Amino acid sequence: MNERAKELFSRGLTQLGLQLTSAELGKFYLLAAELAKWSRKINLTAIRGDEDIVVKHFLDSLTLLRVIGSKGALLDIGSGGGFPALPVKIVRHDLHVVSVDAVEKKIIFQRHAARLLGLHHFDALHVRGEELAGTYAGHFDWAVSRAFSDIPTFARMALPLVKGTGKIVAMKGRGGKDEVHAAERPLADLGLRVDEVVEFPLPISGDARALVIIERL
Ligand SMILES: C[S@@+](CC[C@H](N)C(=O)[O-])C[C@H]1O[C@@H](n2cnc3c(N)ncnc32)[C@H](O)[C@@H]1O
Repeated sequence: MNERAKELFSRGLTQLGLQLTSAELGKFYLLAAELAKWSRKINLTAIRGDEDIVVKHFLDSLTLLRVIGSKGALLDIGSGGGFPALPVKIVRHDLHVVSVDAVEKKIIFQRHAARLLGLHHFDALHVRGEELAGTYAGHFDWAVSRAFSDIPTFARMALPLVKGTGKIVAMKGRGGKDEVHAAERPLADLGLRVDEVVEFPLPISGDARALVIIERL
């Protein structure tokens, strides 16, 4: 990762109130290098360049730490190149993270990255979210997604997979709040409601972000 990107990362982490160890920082640098290397060969993510990776992948993924705990099981549906799953796992060592995507090459990358970074209890599965209920019914404390689908579609998929007290968290950008209004009725039909919408600017870029937290009625 170039020096400017490292400096942006450090400033962004401060804005998020996070202090990473040098070992954790090293894992992010390694992940950025692998993403760049693999992205030259396969279509892993549209976000390229060290600065964009730092802001739009690493810092954006880490905003999730505002609303998830440090222990338990977290599912990321449609994680693509591993976002938010990989950054969250690097910092929250004790979480069991299951990261799923329908595209195999993306999962192969995530498994490679997890091995290289020495991440334990990180399972990357090549499977569609709809197919998880047989193995993971009622298993997760959090089901999260970023840039995956509209809120009701994601919530319908996540509902059978979270515990009774589990939370479903949709990571949204500008317009998140409008999407919430439109989702209230379909969520109620599923026996769900929006518990909270946490709005904030993304560090460095200032772009609008919202974490939509959904729970059972
Ligand atoms: C726009 S990408 C977002 C990737 C990542 N979450 C991010 O923010 O960088 C959406 C991903 O969802 C995956 N996907 C779409 N439908 C899916 C499904 N039903 N189950 C699992 N993954 C799915 C796609 O393969 C793609 O990698």
